[in-house]
Amino acid sequence: MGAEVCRAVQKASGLELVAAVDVGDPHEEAEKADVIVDFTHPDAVMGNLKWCIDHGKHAVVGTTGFTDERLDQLRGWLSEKPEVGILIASNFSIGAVLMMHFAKQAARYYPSVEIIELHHTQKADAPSGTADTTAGMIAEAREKAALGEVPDATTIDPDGARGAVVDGIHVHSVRLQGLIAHQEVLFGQDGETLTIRHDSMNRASYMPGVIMGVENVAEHPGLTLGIEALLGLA
Ligand SMILES: NC(=O)C1=CN([C@@H]2O[C@H](COP(=O)(O)OP(=O)(O)OC[C@H]3O[C@@H](n4cnc5c(N)ncnc54)[C@H](OP(=O)(O)O)[C@@H]3O)[C@@H](O)[C@H]2O)C=CC1
Ligand SMILES: O=C(O)C1=N[C@H](C(=O)O)C[C@H](O)C1
Repeated sequence: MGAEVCRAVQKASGLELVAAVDVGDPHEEAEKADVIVDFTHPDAVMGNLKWCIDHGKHAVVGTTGFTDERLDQLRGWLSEKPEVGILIASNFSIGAVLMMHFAKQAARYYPSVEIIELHHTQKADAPSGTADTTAGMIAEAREKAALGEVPDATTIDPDGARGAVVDGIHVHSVRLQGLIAHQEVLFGQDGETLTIRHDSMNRASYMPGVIMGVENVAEHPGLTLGIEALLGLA
């Protein structure tokens, strides 16, 4: 993703690539940047963001693995530098953002729901950040609609075949050679199902969202989660 972001910034009019920092590289060159883009690793991203906030740099972050505790820690750091904008999105692909938005809209109509996310085999984390975000959005919509718990419990599942449960929603993570990044959200009620699917076929699919983030993050001080507002969806 880092290499793809460098190419996209170099191609974008009005933007200039001033540094590309790999693990262990000194940060001096990055000090010249107005905006830092982070696609690294869940173990590295908090340290990188502390550096950004301390140095007054806006940041656009695609790295996954954020928890409520991490977000609270960021809000604490940002309270010392209220002019800094940090945009974190678990998925910068416009289609994936729409998939999550449509899933949120559908959620209140269906008692049954499960998420299947499918990724390349080099992915460090499971479930994906996108599946985690989607589960949270569906859970919130279900709560607003007073839907209660998903009713489809299994009584015998010694090997966890029904997947992880994230915010009350079953999530299944597939890792398979040949895949890039894909997600299905399956809804069901008596006599019908609705499947909402998104496929990223390459890393370029994230770049319009990343560039939009770079161009806009300075105008949104504080912590922003997701690019829905930039797309007029929030
Ligand atoms: N939000 C979105 O739309 C998307 C998010 N992602 C997320 O982005 C992250 C990166 O994904 P991907 O590019 O596939 O992963 P890769 O493992 O291919 O790349 C991560 C790179 O970051 C480097 N790195 C690790 N720590 C640091 C550090 N402290 N400073 C600078 N560089 C560092 C790694 O170096 P080394 O190999 O030497 O460890 C590696 O080159 C993941 O969390 C993934 O889930 C991915 C795609 C889209
Ligand atoms: O690691 C990836 O590849 C991806 N990570 C993000 C995630 O965890 O949701 C976004 C996309 O799925 C690709």
